[in-house]
Amino acid sequence: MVIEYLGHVLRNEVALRKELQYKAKNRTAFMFRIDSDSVIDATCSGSPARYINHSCSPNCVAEVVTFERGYKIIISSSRRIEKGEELCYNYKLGPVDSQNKIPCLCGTANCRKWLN
Ligand SMILES: C[S@@+](CC[C@H](N)C(=O)[O-])C[C@H]1O[C@@H](n2cnc3c(N)ncnc32)[C@H](O)[C@@H]1O
Repeated sequence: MVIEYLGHVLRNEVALRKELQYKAKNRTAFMFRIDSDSVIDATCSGSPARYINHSCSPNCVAEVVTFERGYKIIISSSRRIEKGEELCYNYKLGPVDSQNKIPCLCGTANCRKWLN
């Protein structure tokens, strides 16, 4: 394990409301989807894991594990990581309409060009 992605577990409706509030305050929202019903909101009280970027050739993997009737998001290494190397994992975001697509800047040889 490298680090845990910490934050508050929110149901979709609450997460959507929070996201709009953050946007209105010009604040970047840091959220990790647990499943189709809930997300972890790391915007106000997250760990440094919230700053980990996406890569199409990642050195880490993010896994949702059930823990004492709740969830934990565990970031683990998927290969040897050299000193100074940036941590990254595959966000595995679902497809969105063309207006909301985010170009991927991971720069790896097999980059899929989009995050979502
Ligand atoms: C969890 S944040 C990661 C930390 C963020 N880079 C920062 O500086 O706060 C996720 C956001 O970072 C950006 N991002 C992460 N990985 C990226 C990538 N490979 N290419 C382009 N943007 C990326 C996207 O805007 C994404 O929505």
